[in-house]
Amino acid sequence: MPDKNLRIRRAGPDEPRRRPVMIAIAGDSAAGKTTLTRGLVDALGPQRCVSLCTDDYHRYDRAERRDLPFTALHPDCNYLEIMEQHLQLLATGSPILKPVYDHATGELVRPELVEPAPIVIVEGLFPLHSRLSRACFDVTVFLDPPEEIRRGWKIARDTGKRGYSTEAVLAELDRREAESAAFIRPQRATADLVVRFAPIETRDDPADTPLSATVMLRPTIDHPDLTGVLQPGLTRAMHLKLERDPDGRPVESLHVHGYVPREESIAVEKAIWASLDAPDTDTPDCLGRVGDGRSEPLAIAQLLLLYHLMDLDRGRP
Ligand SMILES: Nc1ncnc2c1ncn2[C@@H]1O[C@H](COP(=O)(O)OP(=O)(O)OP(=O)(O)O)[C@@H](O)[C@H]1O
Ligand SMILES: O=C(CO)[C@H](O)[C@H](O)COP(=O)(O)O
Repeated sequence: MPDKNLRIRRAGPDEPRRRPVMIAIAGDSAAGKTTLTRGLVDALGPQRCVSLCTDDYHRYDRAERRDLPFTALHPDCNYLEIMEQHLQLLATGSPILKPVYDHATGELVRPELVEPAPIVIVEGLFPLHSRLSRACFDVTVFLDPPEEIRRGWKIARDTGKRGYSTEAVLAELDRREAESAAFIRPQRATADLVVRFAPIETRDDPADTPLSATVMLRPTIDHPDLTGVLQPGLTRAMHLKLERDPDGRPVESLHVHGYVPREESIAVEKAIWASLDAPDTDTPDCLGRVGDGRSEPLAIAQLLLLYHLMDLDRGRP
């Protein structure tokens, strides 16, 4: 009698399923994961891309969490083993029945079927938490805004859209701090790209200057050759710099300047878009969207991620 594992495999589908390109976008609450993801999903379209959020693997609903000695940022507050199983299934081209957490009500609701599209985007608090979950991804990103900026974004978002008072958000941020340090921020060290939206410290720009972006390009994957794009005349919008990675060795970072006039940033975006072998159109309007506004550094960070996704998707058998 053949080995049981072999029998199960033989009884499965004849043709191996097509493996999707998988990208993880990790970071703390209100670090900008959904904002970054939304532009990618809209640019790629539903035929080519599906996204999911790992908040859906919360083990307890909001009411149950109130009486627990830990917060949503603790691994024990999430079904991380099930998340890992689902990531493995998606990474090998299989569908999953994903749990759903409703942020509007704080309840766990009816699960939903997720069929892997050619590109799968997974955003959340924990996608890079374990070796197994990391192994499922082709590209990994960590969003790393300065804490005071993230706190401001969280207060505005949770009071504006999730029904919390400012005091409740501040108390929750304090309650979560130790778990953020222990379980969320360590994922930064494992990401291929670390993206930070922040003002440039050495410049004294007016308060309403759009945030700049620093995109750390770790040598764990091949990054696009941007020398053609970073030509004289376009270089005010962005430049490459060799920096010390707080998690390790010297690393190249792309600095995208928020103070540069929009027309200049758009010229750089068009050059990157053209270098993607993208359709012969302008860059998609959906890139760079933050609420009703626009951030050119966000659009450029999204284009860089699109480069990786489209390049990997093209290169698959
Ligand atoms: N690049 C950016 N520039 C300016 N503001 C931003 C940017 N990214 C996010 N924000 C602001 O931060 C808020 C929170 O962002 P977002 O919802 O994307 O975070 P998140 O990481 O998905 O949060 P959560 O995990 O808690 O759902 C947004 O509503 C937006 O106002
Ligand atoms: O850290 C978060 C990621 O979005 C949320 O705060 C977490 O999902 C808990 O949700 P809620 O605010 O609904 O209790």
